[in-house]
Amino acid sequence: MSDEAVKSKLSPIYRYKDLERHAQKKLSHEVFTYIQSGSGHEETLRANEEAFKKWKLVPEFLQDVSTRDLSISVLGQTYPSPFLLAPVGHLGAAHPEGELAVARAARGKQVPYVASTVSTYTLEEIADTLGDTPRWFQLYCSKDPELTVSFLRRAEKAGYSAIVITIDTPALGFREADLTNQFFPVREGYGSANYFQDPVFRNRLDVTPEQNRAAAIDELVNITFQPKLTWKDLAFLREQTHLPIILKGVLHPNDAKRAIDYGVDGVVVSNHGGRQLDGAIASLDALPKVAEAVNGRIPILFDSGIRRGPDVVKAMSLGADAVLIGRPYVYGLAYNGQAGVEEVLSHLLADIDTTLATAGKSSIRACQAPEFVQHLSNS
Ligand SMILES: Cc1cc2nc3c(=O)[nH]c(=O)nc-3n(C[C@H](O)[C@H](O)[C@H](O)COP(=O)(O)O)c2cc1C
Ligand SMILES: O=C(O)C(=O)c1ccccc1
Repeated sequence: MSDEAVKSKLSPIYRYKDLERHAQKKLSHEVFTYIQSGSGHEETLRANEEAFKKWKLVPEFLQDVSTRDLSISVLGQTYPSPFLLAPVGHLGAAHPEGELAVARAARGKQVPYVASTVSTYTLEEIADTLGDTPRWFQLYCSKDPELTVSFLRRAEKAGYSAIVITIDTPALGFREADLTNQFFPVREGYGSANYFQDPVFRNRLDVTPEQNRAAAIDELVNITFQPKLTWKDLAFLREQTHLPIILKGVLHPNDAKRAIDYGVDGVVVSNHGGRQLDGAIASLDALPKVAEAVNGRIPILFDSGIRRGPDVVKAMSLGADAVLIGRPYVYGLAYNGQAGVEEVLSHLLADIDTTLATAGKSSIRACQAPEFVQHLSNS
């Protein structure tokens, strides 16, 4: 049987656990663990999913839900899907076509894509593959401000329409599983494309990455994260680009207020999928207070723990304007490349659509209502 015939025989996957299992079968133990695991004791990883169970939806019926609108508006743009693809690095470890397979799937479904700094393909290659699909660029501010500015210029040129600065990663989380396996995707070179192609990065090296790959990787590992970064640097970054800046990793309402003070255009309430500070508050539990602090002044995005349609709707009713998904699409990629990502996206879109119908809502925007959710402790 040809590869195509085998692919067409795969039965559809609806359950998240099945998706995870199918991905696991395709990956080495180290790579699967890197994707699936969280930091430390994985308290936050578990809390992210558990938090959704503490909120219950309260539907209202007889509303004419014969047509349903899943589109959202963020930063003056309308997107047909209420979720975006979260920035996930090193996707070449999950599938040889990595981010390009994801980009093709995103293009087919018109789901916006947030490309990671530490991608296996360059931001330019991803942009070319995306065509006119909306895209944002996630930036890790490195120790070299010139390199950071170079990434900004490249992202602007390649048609990215917002910069997502990840603030929860002054250092990588203490990931016990990866430490046990001695698996570090940066060391494996899966996140080097944007750096190795960059003139500023290349200038820092004595010899080119092609001549001495190990030395180039060492330099990359050295400079990827900047633990000295503060709000003052944000003022500098703000001056460097006209693109909207979104801070990813906000959990404390004070950070949301500071973000507004520093002219930031949006925030992502996120704990990096439970991969950074273990013991951190579940992302969904942090959302209501951040929403109160922001009070509609800038858009709020949300991620960490979204697995199915009702999760999207719960986050929106608690104050999110849009959400991001991480692991679900990465598992789709691992299990069946572009087609696997397409399957995950189709099923999530269908689930959201059905969630609207069965909740008596004709649009995702109508879900942005606090009375639509109730916390178990108040019931
Ligand atoms: C394998 C993996 C790699 C990730 N790489 C990045 C990254 O490069 N930049 C970033 O800001 N977030 C990164 N994240 C975090 C995601 O953007 C997102 O916050 C998280 O996956 C959301 O949680 P979920 O996986 O429960 O949906 C990564 C997550 C995973 C699972
Ligand atoms: O795995 C991650 O979550 C991640 O964001 C990352 C980024 C750079 C290097 C290693 C991991």
